[in-house]
Amino acid sequence: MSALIRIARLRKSFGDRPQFDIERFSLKAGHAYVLTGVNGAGKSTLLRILAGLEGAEAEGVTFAGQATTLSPYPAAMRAAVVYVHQHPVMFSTSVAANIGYGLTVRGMPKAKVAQQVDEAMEWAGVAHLRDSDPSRLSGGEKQRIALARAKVLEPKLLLLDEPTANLDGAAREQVLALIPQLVREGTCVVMACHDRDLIGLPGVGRLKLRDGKLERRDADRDGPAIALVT
Ligand SMILES: Nc1ncnc2c1ncn2[C@@H]1O[C@H](COP(=O)(O)OP(=O)(O)OP(=O)(O)O)[C@@H](O)[C@H]1O
Repeated sequence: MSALIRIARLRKSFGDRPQFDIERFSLKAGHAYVLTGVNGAGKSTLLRILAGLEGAEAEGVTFAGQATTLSPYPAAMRAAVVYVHQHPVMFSTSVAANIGYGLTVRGMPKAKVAQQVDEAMEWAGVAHLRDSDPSRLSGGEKQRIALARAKVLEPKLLLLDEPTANLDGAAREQVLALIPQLVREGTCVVMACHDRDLIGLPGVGRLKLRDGKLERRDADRDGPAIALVT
């Protein structure tokens, strides 16, 4: 499958403190990856850079086959990349309004928004929460609603920042169960998590930030091999 994004020499510093220096970064379209690393390795920072929420230096960027830049962050990526925070922020309206918000902003007619929201709530198993007060939801419910809210936008790249942190067994499994379907529909999913929480979904590539470098192990039918990218 083709690369969704390629970045040559992706560098990030905070002031004069280098955070990472990645020689070549790439993600395949319609694949899932876990991104691990110790506290402070830069997992959230990398996701935020990919989402255009944080600046970085890059020597060459290609997204969906088109040469582009990260700064300024292109409209094509803004429309195609969705970042889900570990603690998703919900508007204090209703669950349905939260899920439909992005579609409404995009100018989709009301009836179509309602239909898409209904489908997404069924998919995420949150239809019973339609009229609930978002501030009263559990962590697992919020994550599933955040995934529904992301799904309706049909992202090419979905960035999940520790989606299962602080979730118990059942809630964790419910969140994880949603991810393979997103991948099957063609979304590239990157999930930041810790080694101890490593998500053992089949066919998942592994990215690890360590000492400012990125190690990767692509899911490979012939048996994955660790390849040091930098
Ligand atoms: N805006 C900022 N200014 C200065 N330093 C920052 C900024 N954002 C993040 N950092 C620092 O960069 C480092 C990487 O942070 P980041 O949140 O990306 O790590 P992480 O791997 O996601 O960590 P964790 O597992 O604890 O969530 C940390 O030392 C953090 O303090």
